[in-house]
Amino acid sequence: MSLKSLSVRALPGVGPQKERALEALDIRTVDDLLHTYPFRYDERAEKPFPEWRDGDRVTARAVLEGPVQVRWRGSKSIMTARVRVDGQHPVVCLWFSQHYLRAKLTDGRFILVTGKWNEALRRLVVSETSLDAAAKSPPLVPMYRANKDISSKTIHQLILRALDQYADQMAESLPYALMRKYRLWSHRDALFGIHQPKSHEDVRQARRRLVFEEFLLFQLQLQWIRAQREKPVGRAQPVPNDALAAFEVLLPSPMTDAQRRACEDILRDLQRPAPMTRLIQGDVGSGKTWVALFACFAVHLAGGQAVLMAPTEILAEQHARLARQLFAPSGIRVELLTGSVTGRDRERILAEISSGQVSLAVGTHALLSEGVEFRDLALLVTDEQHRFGVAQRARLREKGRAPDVLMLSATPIPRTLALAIYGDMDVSLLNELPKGRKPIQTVAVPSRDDEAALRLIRRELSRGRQAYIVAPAIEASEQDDVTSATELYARVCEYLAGFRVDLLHGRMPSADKERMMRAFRDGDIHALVATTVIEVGIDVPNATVMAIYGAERFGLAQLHQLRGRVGRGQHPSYCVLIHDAKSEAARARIETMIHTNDGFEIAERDLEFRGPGELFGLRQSGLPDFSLGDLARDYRIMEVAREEALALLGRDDFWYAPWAEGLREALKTAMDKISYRD
Ligand SMILES: Nc1ncnc2c1ncn2[C@@H]1O[C@H](COP(=O)(O)OP(=O)(O)OP(=O)(O)O)[C@@H](O)[C@H]1O
Repeated sequence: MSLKSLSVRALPGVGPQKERALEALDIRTVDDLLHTYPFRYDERAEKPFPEWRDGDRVTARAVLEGPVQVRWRGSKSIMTARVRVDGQHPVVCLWFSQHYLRAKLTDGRFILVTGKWNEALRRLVVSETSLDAAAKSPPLVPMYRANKDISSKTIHQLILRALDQYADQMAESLPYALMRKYRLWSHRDALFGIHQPKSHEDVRQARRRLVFEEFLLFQLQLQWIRAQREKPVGRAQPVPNDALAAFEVLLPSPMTDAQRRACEDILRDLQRPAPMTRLIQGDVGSGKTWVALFACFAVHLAGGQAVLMAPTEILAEQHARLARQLFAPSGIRVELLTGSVTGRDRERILAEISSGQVSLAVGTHALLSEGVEFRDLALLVTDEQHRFGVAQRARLREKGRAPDVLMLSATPIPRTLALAIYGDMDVSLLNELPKGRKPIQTVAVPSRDDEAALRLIRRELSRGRQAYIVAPAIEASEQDDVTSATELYARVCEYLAGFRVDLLHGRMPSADKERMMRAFRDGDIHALVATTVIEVGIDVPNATVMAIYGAERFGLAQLHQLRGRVGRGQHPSYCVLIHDAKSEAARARIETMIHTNDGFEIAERDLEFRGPGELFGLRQSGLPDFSLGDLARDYRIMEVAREEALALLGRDDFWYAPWAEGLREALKTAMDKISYRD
């Protein structure tokens, strides 16, 4: 049986409870487990006593001197013992709630302890105890995303068990020639290296191999689909030359020059026989939707149908509403098709799509489902293309005869990266905001002065405006994000008494989230406290404050995306960064936010700041989601993967030779796997 279909239940020690806890972390199979990567490593090298500094986490060999003492505080125990470290330095060890160790901690016994050093009290608060005197502490302990039902340590143990039991069944996906060329570790060695490293070099080599594989698969998909499009199966669409002028008549205000240029690019692409693959890269609020709707309008004039796909229902609704408004005078039929459109309505819409009465279908991935047939699908627009895998797009493409494709990117991407990821794709830039926008004022306040932010929010709410309040991003090893958001929510409610405040967090069912976002959009909620699930792309012009708690924990691109949710109407808007920035880098990020509103500049700075290790594990929005690869750090690997993918696809024998079997298998799995994030 393949590890991909082998449930985690196959592992000794995993019962229904652990299975559920793992499932909440998206770990279902042994293969998922083995490919769950640590987000950080804790150093556990033994350190000589003279090098210990107050607050350090240290690992040491010690001998117990005298019996342990146990005291109780309610149901919690506190155990203390005198020990001698490295055979000479007297230290007091303290264990919280670990009294089960008591019987084993006998006078004169050697132990290996890890804990936090308190210099003033000469006390070590012990978190880990090994009773095996000969034990060598692993130098690096991997830390995994965990939750309250399962700890990082348990996950690690399960992974080691899985490695032990199934290492020999792990298939190698990279051809030997590639492994030799780039001196890459085998898949098996890389998994051992990442989960049980003996040194930093092990981690580096293991990561390099796994990132290479991840990127190569990504590039193979991308290039393969691109190769498909280059076969001359496209068609020139008979769009009249004055389509743009006709569209502008429908708009409430003039287009920006950048929007107009992008529309002209699209018009030219549509009229050419080769299928269009164009990316619209725009700063937040630059008006990508109008450009997308122009493309739909043009296709309609040429007699074809268009699809506009959004990652969530609420964004789909937003687009459908705008499209209906703009197109009302022209009689273009717009229909919304999402998962919640069911029964008769759905049947009617499906029939009208297949008969061609509907010119523009706006929706979510429901548009990909079986049963949706078009009479003549000529254009596919995907909003935030990174959220849809390449495979999904290919699937929709199959519904038409090589339709033209337009993608909207939510975040500006620096040139170097865009080249590595998108290569020769055509790009139109929207580097200009609509006229009349007031710049967003960004200010930073230290956490202890957050009342200043709350005062500003109260003032804006009493003027009839609305506010977003973002709770800090929480690292998995700390307390969970729901708790922190709930605490913040309580504080905000107290301060904003009399206004309607609500809490939105990532663990809510998506239907509830959408309902709440809708209520906010309709003005029924005045202030929304949220973890970062606030939708990229949401457009509520009446919202004028974006307050971000724990701003030092967010990456620049994310901060800019969040800030872009305000400043979308005629009222002056504010972004308040509430922070505890200690490191130089965190302070520099906040300064950058204060000094510029230009997304392209911010994207470039983001690359500079994100040196190795910095923000490791924090996901950036606006870029494809990789499980291990980090585009800022690893873009050279992406470049190499790109070249190799092109070379592989250029060989006929790639499709049948035994040397490429592993890759073909992996590619097939990747293409079949559809991962929606909403
Ligand atoms: N030329 C324009 N003049 C005035 N308003 C415009 C213009 N273009 C777009 N708008 C309006 O600006 C707002 C933002 O547009 P849109 O939602 O398309 O932004 P976006 O580029 O998708 O940004 P984001 O990625 O931040 O969501 C909308 O309310 C839209 O109606």
